[in-house]
Amino acid sequence: MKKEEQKQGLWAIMSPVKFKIRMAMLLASIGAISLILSLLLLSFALTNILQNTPLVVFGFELNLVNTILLLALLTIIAFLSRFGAFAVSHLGAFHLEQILRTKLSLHLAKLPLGYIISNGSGALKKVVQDDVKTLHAFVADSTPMIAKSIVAPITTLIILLVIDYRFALATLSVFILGWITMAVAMKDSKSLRIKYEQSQSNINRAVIEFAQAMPVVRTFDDGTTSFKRYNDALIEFKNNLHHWMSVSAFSAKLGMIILSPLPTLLAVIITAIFLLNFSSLELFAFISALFLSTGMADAMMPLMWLNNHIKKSQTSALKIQEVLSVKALEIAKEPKTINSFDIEFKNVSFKYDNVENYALKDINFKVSSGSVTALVGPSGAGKSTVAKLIPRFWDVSSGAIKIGSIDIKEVSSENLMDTVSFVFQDTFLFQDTIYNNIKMANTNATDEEIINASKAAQIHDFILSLPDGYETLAGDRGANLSGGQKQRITIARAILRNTPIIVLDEATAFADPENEEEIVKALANLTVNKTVIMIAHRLSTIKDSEQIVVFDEGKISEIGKHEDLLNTKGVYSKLWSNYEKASSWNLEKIEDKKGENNE
Ligand SMILES: Nc1ncnc2c1ncn2[C@@H]1O[C@H](COP(=O)(O)OP(=O)(O)OP(=O)(O)O)[C@@H](O)[C@H]1O
Repeated sequence: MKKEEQKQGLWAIMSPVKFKIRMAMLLASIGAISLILSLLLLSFALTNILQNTPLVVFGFELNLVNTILLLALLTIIAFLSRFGAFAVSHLGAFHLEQILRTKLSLHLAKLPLGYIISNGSGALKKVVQDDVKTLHAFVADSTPMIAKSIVAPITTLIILLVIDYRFALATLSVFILGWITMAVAMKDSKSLRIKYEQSQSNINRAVIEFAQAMPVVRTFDDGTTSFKRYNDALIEFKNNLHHWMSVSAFSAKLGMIILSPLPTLLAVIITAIFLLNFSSLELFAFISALFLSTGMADAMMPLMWLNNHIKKSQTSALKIQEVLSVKALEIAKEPKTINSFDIEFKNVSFKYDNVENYALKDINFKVSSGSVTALVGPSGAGKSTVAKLIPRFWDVSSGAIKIGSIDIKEVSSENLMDTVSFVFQDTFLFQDTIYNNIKMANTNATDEEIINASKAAQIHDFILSLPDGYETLAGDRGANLSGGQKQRITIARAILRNTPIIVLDEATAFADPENEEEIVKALANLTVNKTVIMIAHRLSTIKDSEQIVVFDEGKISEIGKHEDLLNTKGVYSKLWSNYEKASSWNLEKIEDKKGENNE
């Protein structure tokens, strides 16, 4: 993205509060100007005290009391404007934060669920939380500071030019020298900052990986491989930070020294000595130069900090705009209502964003209401993608998916949710009681219905065995539930929801026979009298399905029943013979073990 576009991004995103930002900048400018005017008045007063002449400002003669009153007035204006700028900019910041968070939340709710899952809720949370917070800090603190950093040097320069251009030039030359030195310090700051930020996120990634991989680390690795990655990330971070500091530290320090009051004062005094000796010098010009000149360089000092803050805010603005620009799911203007439950994939092709190849090409099949269809195929063939298109995790790139002859894009999301349940392998439980975790599927459900659903999902007895029964907390910090138990809780949810269509990703992970038997029973109760589409991993469970759709490289290679597909000697018969081999291999191993034990 070009620099110009980035700037537009930052200012464009702040446009809902631009009036408040302008007000804050105006007040900060008034504050800066009042302060400069009070210093100018002091210069007038001091000159006249030293020269013992009456104080005349713009034709008005001021006595001591009036001078003090005017000084007090200017100081009060400066204080109130600064305070006002601070209050207005913070108000704007809170307002912008609220607007952006609401806008993002509403937009996220309309985005395809697939986008949320692919991007990870962590990354999206970072945009909603951290990037919005960065913009809050920018509006609250930086906008008045930017105004002050521009207005104060310009006003000072104009006043000095009017009073005595020679002092103006002396002050300006120190200012320019300091500015050039600072610019050198910041020359590569963008690329260096990007490197620094990258190495910082590498550390975060390495820490998360190290923590998540702990079970694998403890089993297979003595820590050297996984810890080495973390260690490498730390070394890279240290090197990048060191490089950044060493490249910019000298110029930055030099810049700070040049922009501190002393060099400017020195330049003013040298100019005064020069003028005394070789030209003419007015006392007022000298005193006002002494008072005003240091403020000019002083206003430059926050620019280094501001520069980094502006860049960081530009990046945050871009990230927010990126999320806001993701296309929301189309919502039907006049939604139709699904009232029969056969499913049809009609010439469906689908491509994931940012991926060149199509994940699915020309998919055509029908599922009649109340039947069971199994999706099989090698890994990466497209089974999960087909399943996820039915509840509109993503929309098809071309073609249509119809339920009861209605394109799913033409129904409301509520109607689709009431029609289709999706039972994942990766189950998610909220940090809440088991009772509420089940009830969320149907908030109107009675206690009896919840218990019946749990019984049908083969999880009721287990829940009762927990110390707090249904009130036991689930989720990461709650009860230690096994994968199979968690899955049965989500099956209870789906039973309670009671949708006519069930899309099922068959579990493979929970292979212990007791759990497996209970899950099979639970699934049988869930799917009775429903239209079922099931991604099958263990082919034995789908032998009796009404229909088996075989996928290969994003296309349908065969459709039929088990026996017919075996006879065609295609992909399915190969998968089946591999499956049988693997099963017999398991049996042989068990037999061998038995033999060894008997010997
Ligand atoms: N979120 C995604 N973004 C980009 N490409 C994806 C995404 N999910 C899957 N794919 C790609 O789409 C293709 C089909 O994947 P899909 O998960 O549907 O296959 P699958 O048959 O379900 O595989 P498996 O049995 O291993 O789960 C693969 O090439 C995969 O790499």
